[in-house]
Amino acid sequence: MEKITRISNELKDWILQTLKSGVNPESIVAAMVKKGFDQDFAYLTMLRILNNQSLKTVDGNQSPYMYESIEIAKRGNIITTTDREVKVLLKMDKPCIIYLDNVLSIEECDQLIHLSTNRLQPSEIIDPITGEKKAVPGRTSKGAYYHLNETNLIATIERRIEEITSHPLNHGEGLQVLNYNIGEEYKAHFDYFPANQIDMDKGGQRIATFLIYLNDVGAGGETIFPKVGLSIVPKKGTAVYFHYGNSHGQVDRMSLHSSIPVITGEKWVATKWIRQTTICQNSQMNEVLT
Ligand SMILES: O=C(O)CCC(=O)C(=O)O
Ligand SMILES: [Fe+2]
Repeated sequence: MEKITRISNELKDWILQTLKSGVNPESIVAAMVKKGFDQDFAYLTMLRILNNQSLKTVDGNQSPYMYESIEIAKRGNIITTTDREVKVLLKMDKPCIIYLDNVLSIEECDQLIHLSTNRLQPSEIIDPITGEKKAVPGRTSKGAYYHLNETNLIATIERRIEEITSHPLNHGEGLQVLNYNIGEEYKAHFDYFPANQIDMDKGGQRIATFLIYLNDVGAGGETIFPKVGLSIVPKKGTAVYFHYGNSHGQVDRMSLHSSIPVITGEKWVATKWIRQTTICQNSQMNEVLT
């Protein structure tokens, strides 16, 4: 079979972020070769990336991301759900970021932390090339994963997210709770998948993230959007929503973000990643991947 001798912008971004998260270049080259890339091409590509040299990508002249109006942004400054009033604190258009207050009550935050404490496992990332889950130094937090509707509390939170965002519950992956201790971080990354890993049978591309802050952090632990210089300071019960996938299948590279190291105390968040379409049918609701 003919070897691959071109890369997409998305793959380039993923190589960059995989390098940043501590995976060594040789392993990335080896994984590319295993996936069908030409060995010399993979090696030279890696060298150019490491030396910060320009790199021609197949979609080099790709049209810029087209921002579309999204439901949550049309809801005004106070979003009324069945059981609370969620207040919009900050809005950014490009990339699309909305910071919300009063998403969870103090008690709900405490209950979710309590529920997750004994369930934490070292966090993993999905290898952009092989698709395998693995632990990497760039993501030092620990995480707990839940199935959709797993407990009453989870179901209440998921219904609220659905009401706030207008994304149907079954477009969402299972909730993930993350815990960062002092010095722990999640280096710059995109939440969307590289093009070669979009599985249309499992909801397709990720298009948005709903990230809930479950505690106040003494110092550090902000969620940073480095391309726009924005720093979201965790506040218990608030949430940040960011949207990065449009109806044309484009993804917004401005949505790059990280969680910077915690300096004082610890940090707890709950993340819901939202897909383009239904992840699975109702009968399989409990088998949603995380
Ligand atoms: O903890 C944070 O602030 C960021 C978490 C995050 O980026 C994610 O879960 O995808
Ligand atoms: Fe993320």
